[in-house]
Amino acid sequence: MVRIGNYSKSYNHRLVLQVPALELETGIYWLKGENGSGKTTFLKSVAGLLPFEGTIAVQGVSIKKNPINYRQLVSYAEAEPLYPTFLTGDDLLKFYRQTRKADSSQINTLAEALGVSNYSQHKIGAYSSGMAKKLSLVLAFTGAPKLILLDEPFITLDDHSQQILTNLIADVAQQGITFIISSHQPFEALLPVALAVANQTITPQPALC
Ligand SMILES: Nc1ncnc2c1ncn2[C@@H]1O[C@H](COP(=O)(O)OP(=O)(O)OP(=O)(O)O)[C@@H](O)[C@H]1O
Repeated sequence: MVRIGNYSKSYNHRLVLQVPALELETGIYWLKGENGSGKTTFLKSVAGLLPFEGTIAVQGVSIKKNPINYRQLVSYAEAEPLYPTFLTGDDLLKFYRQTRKADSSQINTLAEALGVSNYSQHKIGAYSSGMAKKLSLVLAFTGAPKLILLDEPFITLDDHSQQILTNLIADVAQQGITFIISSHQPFEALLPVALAVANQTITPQPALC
């Protein structure tokens, strides 16, 4: 599903992460690692938001050779999303609906589920961090991505919303969508495969620890 070869990423000539080879089948993956170990760097690389050395392909589509098709396959939600404050949530939902070729009913269902429809008509500048986070999650699920990357999706969400998000991930994963999720909070209920980010590399873990 995801194939990574000879990946490496440095900032200012300082190596942060090196992954000689990694293949992920369809499933839910939990990126686990200490602060600064490279989780966000990896997610942003796979999302196509950071330059890197090496190859990354999703369903055989290369991020470097075929970036437009690649981006249709992959969604990414940032840990701390920032949007232009003068836009409303509805503006962004509409933009994503058009660019991701999603239908309105999908967006409405997602926005209802996470409670975003209660405030999406207001300007983003007036949102709390949790409200912006929920909007970013709705956007990440919009359309028909095959791989959804979620960076710390549970932070700033209240308990109820965390449960709704957990159920949503489980439902979508059942449709064959792959998730790579970085989190310092456990989410064992989703039975994720752990990927340890440590010592400047990523190593699949045989079982949750
Ligand atoms: N733009 C940047 N320029 C220089 N160094 C960076 C940059 N972004 C990240 N780094 C460095 O890369 C390393 C990995 O950072 P990254 O944000 O990927 O870690 P993380 O595992 O997501 O951390 P956290 O759990 O705190 O979110 C850190 O040493 C960080 O200082």
